[in-house]
Amino acid sequence: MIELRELTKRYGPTLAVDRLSFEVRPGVVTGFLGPNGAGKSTTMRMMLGLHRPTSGQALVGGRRYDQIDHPLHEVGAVLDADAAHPGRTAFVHLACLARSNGIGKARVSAVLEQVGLSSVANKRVGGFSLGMKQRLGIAGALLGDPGVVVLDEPVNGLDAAGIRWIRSTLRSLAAEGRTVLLSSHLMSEMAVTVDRVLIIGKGRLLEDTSVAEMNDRFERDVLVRTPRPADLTAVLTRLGATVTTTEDGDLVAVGVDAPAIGDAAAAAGIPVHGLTPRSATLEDVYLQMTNEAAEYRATPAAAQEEQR
Ligand SMILES: Nc1ncnc2c1ncn2[C@@H]1O[C@H](COP(=O)(O)OP(=O)(O)OP(=O)(O)O)[C@@H](O)[C@H]1O
Repeated sequence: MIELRELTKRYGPTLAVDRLSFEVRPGVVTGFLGPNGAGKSTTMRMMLGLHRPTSGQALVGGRRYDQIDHPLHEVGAVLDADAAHPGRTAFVHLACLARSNGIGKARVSAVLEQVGLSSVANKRVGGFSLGMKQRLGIAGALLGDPGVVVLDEPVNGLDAAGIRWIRSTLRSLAAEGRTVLLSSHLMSEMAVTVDRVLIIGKGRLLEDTSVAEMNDRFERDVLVRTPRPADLTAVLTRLGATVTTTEDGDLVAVGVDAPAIGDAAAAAGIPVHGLTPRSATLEDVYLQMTNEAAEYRATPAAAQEEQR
């Protein structure tokens, strides 16, 4: 479990993290989302004791990172996939990390096996692809068999196979009862990877919800196909709906749900050939939510300047 209590970080005039409070629970994969500059990395660094908060607290398993005796056994992190020395082999890199934390070589072999790198254990990291470096980073995070795993932008730059691998690995870590937190600035990648989302903008919490709740909450409109559009428009308008017509002649109704449309059409004897509730995509919702909180946004004047 990770708990943030009014966590705040100021860099001179920049308020990077602004009184963030939330909990990241075990057993599910949680996405930490926000546009570039929203404060994700700064927050994660404070969780991991790499930055000191200006005020507030970040607790892992109920304690501040600097109060944990054997941190690698409590929390594993991958902040930068490129962190390993390129001249070292995968095995030596992990063995050094393990030794400094009192962990034996058998565990190094076990985590290499777990992330599918056994066959390249004795190859230099400098020749690894980004996907292999991510696997190595995760192997390092898992060395101490920690209950909490934190990853900063783990899918950034990965190909489809790499993303699939990360997704299934994180799911199995969560299924083992671990707390799994990963950051991203891309909702599209997260929507299929995480169960819960924490969305921040300008250092502030905008949303703490499940992906399923977000999907439900943002049902947008209903697409209706009927051979009598004018008659059905009149019926739905009387029900209080706002109805528009698409180029294909279908109706788009806002303000009534699909069952109510079906019932009203049946009562009026109007045939309905199609009834499709449409949700805003999570990407739409995320962009809408974070747009207002985005740090770098063209001012209207700058946008006009760009168009000239
Ligand atoms: N060491 C630092 N000194 C000064 N300002 C900083 C420092 N680190 C981060 N910032 C500022 O704090 C804010 C939050 O940055 P942070 O890197 O945490 O955001 P982020 O959400 O991780 O962004 P990205 O997705 O681009 O990595 C930004 O305005 C950034 O410029």
